[in-house]
Amino acid sequence: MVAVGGTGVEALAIAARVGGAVLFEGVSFTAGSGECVVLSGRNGSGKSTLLGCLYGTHEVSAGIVRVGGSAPDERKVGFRRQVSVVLDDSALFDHLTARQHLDLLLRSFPAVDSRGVPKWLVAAGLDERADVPAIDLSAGQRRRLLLIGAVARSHDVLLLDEPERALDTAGREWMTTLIAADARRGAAVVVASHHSSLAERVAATRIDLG
Ligand SMILES: Nc1ncnc2c1ncn2[C@@H]1O[C@H](COP(=O)(O)OP(=O)(O)OP(=O)(O)O)[C@@H](O)[C@H]1O
Repeated sequence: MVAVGGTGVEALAIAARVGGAVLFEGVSFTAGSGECVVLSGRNGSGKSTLLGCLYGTHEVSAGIVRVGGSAPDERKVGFRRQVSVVLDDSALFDHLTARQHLDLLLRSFPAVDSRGVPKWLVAAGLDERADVPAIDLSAGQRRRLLLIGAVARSHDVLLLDEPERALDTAGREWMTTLIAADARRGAAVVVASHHSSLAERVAATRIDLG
């Protein structure tokens, strides 16, 4: 295994327990800058839990995890600024529009030009729904907004849990292209997915949890 240094994700022989039982063990992978790892496996195999281990919301019971060069800790501002996520509990503000969400998000990252909001809205296919409150968007449109927000903000690492959820066929194509482009821009990407062709399409390493 090659150490990925300061910006990537490194999991070395990690294990996790839930409710006293071992969920997975001996899992190793790296995602350096520009690389993508796809986590696959049946429902309940531990994909979301593993992403929690990478974000610092679930403790590993064995092994070593390093994200951006240190142990994951989502309570630290510096860590959250490096690591962009769309996880199970990712949510939107009901009464803010897509435009307001992106504007707010990008303004909190000074290195990112918030004048790029219209470009990101077009990229997500949300330009005609830009001024609709999130609560009135469809489930797929809300998912598009979460995903575009995650890649539009600055980050070194991108963690996604089932990004395909609620997306139609065209949306899945879009999501696949979005992930591949983010990796090409230099992000280290780890994505849990049931979308069978994703790993192949984004040239990812596949880790099957069984
Ligand atoms: N905090 C918890 N306490 C107890 N059990 C948990 C906890 N979190 C997860 N589990 C259990 O761990 C197992 C793995 O859950 P996890 O959500 O990681 O799987 P998954 O592979 O992401 O599943 P899916 O494909 O359905 O999203 C499940 O049986 C789940 O009920």
